[in-house]
Amino acid sequence: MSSSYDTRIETIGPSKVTSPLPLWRYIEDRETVPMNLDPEMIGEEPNGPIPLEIEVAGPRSNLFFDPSKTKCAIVTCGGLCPGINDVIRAIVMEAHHNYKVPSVLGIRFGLQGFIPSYGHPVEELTPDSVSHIHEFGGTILSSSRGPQPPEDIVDAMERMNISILFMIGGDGTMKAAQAIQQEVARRGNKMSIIGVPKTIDNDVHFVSKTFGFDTAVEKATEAIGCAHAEALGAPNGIGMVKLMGRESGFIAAQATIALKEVNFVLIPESRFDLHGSNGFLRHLEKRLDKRGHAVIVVAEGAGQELFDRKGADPSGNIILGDICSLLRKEILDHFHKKAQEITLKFIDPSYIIRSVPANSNDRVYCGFLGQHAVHAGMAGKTSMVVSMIQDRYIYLPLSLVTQKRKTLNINSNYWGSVLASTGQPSSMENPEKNDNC
Ligand SMILES: Nc1ncnc2c1ncn2[C@@H]1O[C@H](COP(=O)(O)OP(=O)(O)OP(=O)(O)O)[C@@H](O)[C@H]1O
Ligand SMILES: O=P(O)(O)OC[C@H]1O[C@](O)(CO)[C@@H](O)[C@@H]1O
Ligand SMILES: [Mg+2]
Repeated sequence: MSSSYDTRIETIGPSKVTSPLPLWRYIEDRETVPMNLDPEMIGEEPNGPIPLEIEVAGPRSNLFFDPSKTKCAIVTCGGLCPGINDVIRAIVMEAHHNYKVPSVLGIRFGLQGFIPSYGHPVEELTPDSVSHIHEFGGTILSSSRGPQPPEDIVDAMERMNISILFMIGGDGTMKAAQAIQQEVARRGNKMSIIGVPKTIDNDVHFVSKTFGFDTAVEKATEAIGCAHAEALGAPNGIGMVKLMGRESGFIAAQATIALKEVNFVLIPESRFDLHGSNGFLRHLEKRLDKRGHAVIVVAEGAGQELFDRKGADPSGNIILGDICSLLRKEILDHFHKKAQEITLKFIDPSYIIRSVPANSNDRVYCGFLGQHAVHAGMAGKTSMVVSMIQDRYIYLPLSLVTQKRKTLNINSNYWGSVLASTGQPSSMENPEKNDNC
């Protein structure tokens, strides 16, 4: 099987320490599983299945690190996401109970926690201190955005004598992990950097589904159900829901398919015109004429071509134009000019869908991700992430997941199913650009 992707996982050195785990089926080091990946699921062009040999996650019989002398650390970066606490808990429990490592440190407030001038004290995480944290949303360690010098981070790791760093975060965090790993390698340090991809946007390249996404979609459907009830509750009622999704419309698309009550879903990957014969407002008008109500789901990053660029957040993420305010104004103006009575109700559940505790599916997922992250670190693997693809827990190199951000392919069967569910046209762009009034 040949592929243009290098899936080999880096190791720090030979594994000479016998694992203390009893009664496990150990995974042979470098045991791989052949996979034919669906390109749509991992953000690649749909040019047929991608054949890959991927390293299977799980406990190794030989370890690089001697557990009795190993200190681990966990850091959480970027936006919140359901299930972060579950991953933290799983790492701490696995490291303490099964490997009997003496110390797992919690780095507070993302990468800032490594930099002494911020004054965020590190926290010793123990089975007792984390036993109930999965009941809460958010991250007990807190998070932050903004770059910190990899040199300073590795200095801090040296001072604290950290052997394994678990980094829980999104696409930005995985890039930060790579930068830290490069600094570790430059110094010739024996330290392992393990990423656990997290983000409700589900935009991590090569990862079919990040943890927390399932919960976020479930919560989003509650808001859409309410918008539908509101839309039905008035003549020409329109319910509009704003969902997160900066550059990738996965939450909006998945919640749309899940609920089937949505008539328009607007995502960053699919441009649209507001006015004109094929513009969004014209199609909304037709929908109201036909059915007397409409539900619109908007990913926050949709329609950004309608705004001037507004700068970036501390991590370099583009600050988005407020698409829902613009849509509300345009919809009200449009029907006012036509002297048509409408009622528009707007629901913004953005932070609610990402700050809730994880649902059962995500809990199971997070538990395994945490355990497999520890197995990888103890075996001396590095510069990698743990994930699940096609129901198998696997390890992937950081270099693969940081290549680009995953976006929804609008030429895919998946997007076709979303459109079939809403009934909206496949394009709401005018054939002639001057037909936009
Ligand atoms: N290219 C990069 N190189 C080094 N560090 C980076 C890079 N991009 C982002 N980071 C750092 O990683 C951390 C998290 O990044 P960011 O705020 O973009 O969130 P994220 O991990 O993408 O999560 P989410 O998208 O879910 O909010 C920040 O501290 C940021 O400065
Ligand atoms: O307001 P914050 O916390 O910076 O984060 C908002 C962003 O974070 C995300 O939830 C990703 O984690 C995006 O969907 C959203 O744009
Ligand atoms: Mg991100």
